[in-house]
Amino acid sequence: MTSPQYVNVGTDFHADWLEDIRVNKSGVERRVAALGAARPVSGEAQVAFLLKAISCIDLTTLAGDDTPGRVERLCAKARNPVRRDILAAFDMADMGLTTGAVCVYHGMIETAVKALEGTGIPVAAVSTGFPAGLAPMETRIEEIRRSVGAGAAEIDIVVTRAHVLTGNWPALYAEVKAFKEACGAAHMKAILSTGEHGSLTEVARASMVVMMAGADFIKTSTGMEAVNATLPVSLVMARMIRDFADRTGIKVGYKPAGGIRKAAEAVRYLVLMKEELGRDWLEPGLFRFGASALLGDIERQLETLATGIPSAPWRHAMA
Ligand SMILES: O=C[C@H](O)COP(=O)(O)O
Repeated sequence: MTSPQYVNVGTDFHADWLEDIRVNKSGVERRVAALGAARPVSGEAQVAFLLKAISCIDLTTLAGDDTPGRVERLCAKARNPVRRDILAAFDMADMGLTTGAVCVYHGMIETAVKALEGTGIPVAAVSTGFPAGLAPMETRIEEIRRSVGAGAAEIDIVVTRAHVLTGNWPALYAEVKAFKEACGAAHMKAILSTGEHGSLTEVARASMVVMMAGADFIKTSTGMEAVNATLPVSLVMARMIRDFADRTGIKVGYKPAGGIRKAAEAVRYLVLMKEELGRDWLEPGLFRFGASALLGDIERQLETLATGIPSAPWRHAMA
């Protein structure tokens, strides 16, 4: 499956774009509670959303005990994410469904690139001292360069949270701009670790700063924080993507990551994207889930919808 690549060339640093940003938490919560209320997703629409969700997953393994064998199994799952008989029940066996990408640590890039050869599925690498992002700057830049050299088409960078927590926006801008330069032609996703920000206003300002610095995607979390992706944070980040597009004409992608494990949750995120940003953000070029276990639950739900009989997790090959 191909999807257009959107590139954010970035802008100069504009302190004035940040000054007016204030987020009303209860307003955000009310909007999230109302998501999709007008038209609940069921039947054929539910199947379409679940297949769409799969095409947008960055199928991820980020464990200290990852092995080439585990990454190869993950890649096999990325190539064929749903059992053929389940897809056939929806007349979708020949749709060429794959996940959006496979996401690994640097040391597993070459294994993943080899296992995905000929599929067009990109390999994403977490970088810049993931997950804390506290390695020396030169080391973080060098890590990006090496990952790109090893074949990663997408680089998920982590920002220095202290810059966000102290409101040092010029420092955050300079750091992310340097990361973007190191990425070259590779697509850069900026992980903000929003669960560690003090408020939704900080999330909004940090989102705006990293987009000015050239982030092609903004991403919630590493998956390692105590609080990872949430719908309120996603609403705030989506609104910033909209503001940035209004100011610059540039479309930036969105990647909620961490703790998204249920098919029903995935549908809520897609509804949020559709209602807040429009259909372009329902494609892998502008939307990804960072998730290690979501695919299994979606496949199970699809089997349940295909057969009318509740499916069990053990029925599905998991990477
Ligand atoms: O970026 C991806 C996350 O690390 C995945 O988190 P998860 O294992 O909670 O799905």
